[in-house]
Amino acid sequence: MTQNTLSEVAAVLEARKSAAPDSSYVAKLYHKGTDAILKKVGEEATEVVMAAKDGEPDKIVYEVADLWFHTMVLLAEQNLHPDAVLEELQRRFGTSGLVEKASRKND
Ligand SMILES: N=c1c2ncn([C@@H]3O[C@H](COP(=O)(O)OP(=O)(O)OP(=O)(O)O)[C@@H](O)[C@H]3O)c2ncn1[C@@H]1O[C@H](COP(=O)(O)O)[C@@H](O)[C@H]1O
Repeated sequence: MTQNTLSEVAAVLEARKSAAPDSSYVAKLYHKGTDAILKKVGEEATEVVMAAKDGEPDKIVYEVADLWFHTMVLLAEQNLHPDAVLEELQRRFGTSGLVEKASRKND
């Protein structure tokens, strides 16, 4: 998922805020409220754990996509953009930091 993909998903999630509750999955989730979104994030995280325990790569990818998607719904509901998360990751690691960490791992 590139930064563009994240921005495209974020734009759709933002648009769903003004949609009728019954018109779509995300609109319905917003209507149910923050606790319902948090519950989905928790459920999807558990599904990632179960997929990893099963050791099925395709299932792990599928479930992580569900988890990322629902964390993006949460960000949107909290009026946050995924760029804020990418900036935080960049702040922590930076490009050179990532290279340095990768080479240290191989020592
Ligand atoms: N990327 C997604 C996406 N990923 C996951 N999901 C939904 O997340 C849910 C995953 O939850 P579960 O695995 O627990 O399945 P479930 O039992 O059906 O879930 P619940 O209905 O019980 O919550 C499923 O209903 C999936 O359809 C998504 N729903 C929508 N999108 C995209 O988001 C955009 C907006 O979606 P709509 O609001 O539906 O238009 C569109 O571009 C969609 O393609």
